[in-house]
Amino acid sequence: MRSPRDFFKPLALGAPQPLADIPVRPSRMIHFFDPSNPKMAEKAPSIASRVDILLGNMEDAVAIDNKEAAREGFIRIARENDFGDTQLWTRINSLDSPWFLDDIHRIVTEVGDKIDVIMLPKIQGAWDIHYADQLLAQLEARAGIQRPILLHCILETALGVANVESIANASPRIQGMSLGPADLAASRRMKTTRIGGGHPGYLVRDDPDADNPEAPRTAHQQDLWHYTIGRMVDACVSVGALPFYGPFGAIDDPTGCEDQFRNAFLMGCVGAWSLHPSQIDIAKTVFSPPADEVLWAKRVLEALPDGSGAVMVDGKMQDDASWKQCKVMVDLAKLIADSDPALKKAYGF
Ligand SMILES: CC(=O)SCCNC(=O)CCNC(=O)[C@H](O)C(C)(C)COP(=O)(O)OP(=O)(O)OC[C@H]1O[C@@H](n2cnc3c(N)ncnc32)[C@H](O)[C@@H]1OP(=O)(O)O
Ligand SMILES: CC(=O)C(=O)O
Ligand SMILES: [Mg+2]
Repeated sequence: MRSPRDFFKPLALGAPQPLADIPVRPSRMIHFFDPSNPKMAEKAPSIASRVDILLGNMEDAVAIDNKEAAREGFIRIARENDFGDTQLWTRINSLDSPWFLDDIHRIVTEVGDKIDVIMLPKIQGAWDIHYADQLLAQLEARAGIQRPILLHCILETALGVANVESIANASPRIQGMSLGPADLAASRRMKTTRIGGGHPGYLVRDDPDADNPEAPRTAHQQDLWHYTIGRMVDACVSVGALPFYGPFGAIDDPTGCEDQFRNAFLMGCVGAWSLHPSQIDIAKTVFSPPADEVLWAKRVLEALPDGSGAVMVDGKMQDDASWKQCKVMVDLAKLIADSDPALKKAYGF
């Protein structure tokens, strides 16, 4: 393990100083597009104006024959556009793939100053991060980059989940993590063929009625991803990084998508992926705190001005701990209100 004294020192001469704190910016959706797809590439600027994070994807979902076109397309789009407050990310190919080295080298040295975060797929353990961390430092130094590029890991192998805490602690570059339910299901040999979401077979059924054992029994579908999201949230938050739900593949099921996103929001995730333009507004709705909850939280903060003691608000006891819960809600609302006038009004700021 590295000495704690060295943790915030650059890993290469001339590389920028690592950040002590991960920037917290609106991050309700990471919108994926394929830069090798001319229609999607053309729409990148207009989509950027609707999303918090725009991500050019090079990995899965980009056909092998299009890998180089995706890389070239992304570099061109990054070079030609200034997306303002919208973060620009890329998901590069995995460390063991034939494209990784060219992806990271070309992107960092040619448009490294335009990107905020590189998403790394199929991260298995801290050793993957140590490798990428040092390589990035060398490339940043070569390109003269002033601001460190951050890393976002996809949690999508059984080994990665087993090592989630050490991955989170591996580098000050760790910006956050996303759940990768498709690769993770395959890695674990789970018997689901869906990308994220629930499964009708994963349920708990009410006990039989003692007086009427033949009566129909209600079944309650459970969330397949609860355990992994819980581990990911704790691992991320314990190092000041941001947890995200990943993709919901059923583009034709906006209700299921909204429910899955909301479970993740309630458990502590800051955002989710949008794979199709129709999922952008779902993520925006879910990951912006509801106005009634924000107004309530503001009342609790007002009732306990210094955040201590115990009072009743509308029949409910409030104390230091519930004050902190309400502060989480109000701080998020303020962050989002800064860039959303309609929500600013609804939240009463
Ligand atoms: C498990 C994982 O790794 S998930 C992450 C990897 N997967 C991805 O990144 C998938 C990204 N999304 C896509 O590839 C596409 O949305 C698909 C394949 C799911 C659906 O694509 P289509 O069948 O073309 O969808 P649809 O016909 O509804 O598209 C409507 C319009 O939106 C555009 N569009 C679709 N998806 C996107 C997108 N992600 N970003 C920008 N524009 C998009 C289409 O180009 C089309 O434009 P047009 O009206 O000018 O023709
Ligand atoms: C998100 C992703 O890459 C997966 O589910 O496999
Ligand atoms: Mg994957």
